[in-house]
Amino acid sequence: MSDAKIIDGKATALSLRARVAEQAQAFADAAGRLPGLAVVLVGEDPASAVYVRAKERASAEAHIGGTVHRLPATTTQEELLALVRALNADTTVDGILVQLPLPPQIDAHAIIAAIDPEKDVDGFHPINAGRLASGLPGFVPCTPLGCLMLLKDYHDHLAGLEAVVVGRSNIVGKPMAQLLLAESCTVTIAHSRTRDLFGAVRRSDIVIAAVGVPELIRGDWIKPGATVIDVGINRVTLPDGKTKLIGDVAYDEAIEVAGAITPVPGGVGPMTIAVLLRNTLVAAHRKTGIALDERTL
Ligand SMILES: Nc1nc2c(c(=O)[nH]1)N[C@@H](CN(C=O)c1ccc(C(=O)N[C@@H](CCC(=O)O)C(=O)O)cc1)CN2
Repeated sequence: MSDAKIIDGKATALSLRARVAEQAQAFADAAGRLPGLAVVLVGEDPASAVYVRAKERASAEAHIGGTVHRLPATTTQEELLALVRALNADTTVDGILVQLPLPPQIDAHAIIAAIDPEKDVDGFHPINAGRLASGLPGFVPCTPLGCLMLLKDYHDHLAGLEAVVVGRSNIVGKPMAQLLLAESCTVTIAHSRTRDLFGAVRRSDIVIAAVGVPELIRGDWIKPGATVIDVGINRVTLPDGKTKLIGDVAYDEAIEVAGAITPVPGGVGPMTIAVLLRNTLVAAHRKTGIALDERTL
C-alpha cells in the first residue's frame, strides 16, 4: 500500500479557472469588453481538435471572449502569416495561440516569431523565451507553468532541491528547467542522448517527465519520497483493441516509491488550459494598463 500523495491537477486547474473567471468579469466591468483570445487550428489532427474544443469551452466558462480560426490542412505559410498579422493588429485580441503541431508545409518557428510577443500567451516567442531565461517578466509556456504551480502546492520550498527534467523541447523541457532554476533548484536536463538517465533520475527530489516515451521511467528509478510530475500523454492500444492514455512514468510502480505523483490523465494536462486562460487575462491587463495582482492567480 503506497503513501504517495496523488497530485490532483484537475482540482488545481478548476480552482485556477474559477479565479480567472472572477478576475475576467472584473476586467470586463472596467474595460467594457471581455479579455480576447484568438486560437488558430490548422488541419484535422484529431488530438489538436479535441484540445482546441476544450480551450473554447474553458474560455467561455471563464469569461474569456474570442474566436477559433479553423483553417484547412492545405493552408500555406503565407496565408497563416497573414492571419497572425491581422490578429496582431486587432485591438480586441489580447492573446494569440496557434495550436501545434502544424502541417509539414508550415515552419512553426516562423509562425511563432510572427506573433506579437505581448500577445504570445503560449510563451513560445523567442523574446518570451529570452525573458524567462533572463528573469524578466513575459509570458511563460502554459504546461511548465502549470507543473510549477502543482509543485508549489506540494512544496513550501523548492530551493536547493535536485530536479531532473527529462526532455528538452521548447514547449516543456527547456522552459521547465528555467523555471526550476529560477526557484534555485539544482537542475539536470536529460534527453535521449543522456548516458546515465537512471542515475540522473535516481538522485533527484523532483522528476519532470516530458519525453513522450510511454512508461520510460520505471518505479525503481525514483528516489524514495521524490515528487514526480508526468507531462507525457501517450495514447496506447491495449491487447483488446481499446486505447488508453499513459504517461512517461510507470505510474503503478512509481506510486509505491514517490512522495507525490501526478496521474495521467488528470494531472498536468488540465493545468495547460487553465494557465492559458490565466495568461490571456494577464495579457489583457498588461495591454490596457488595468491593474491586476498577478500573484493572486
Ligand atoms: N499552441 C500549443 N500547442 C500545444 C500545446 C500548447 O500548450 N500550446 N500543448 C499540447 C496540447 N495541449 C494544449 O494545447 C493539451 C494537452 C493535453 C491536455 C489535457 O487536458 N489532457 C488530459 C487528457 C485529455 C485526453 O483525454 O486526451 C489530461 O492529461 O488529463 C490539454 C491541453 C500540444 N500542443
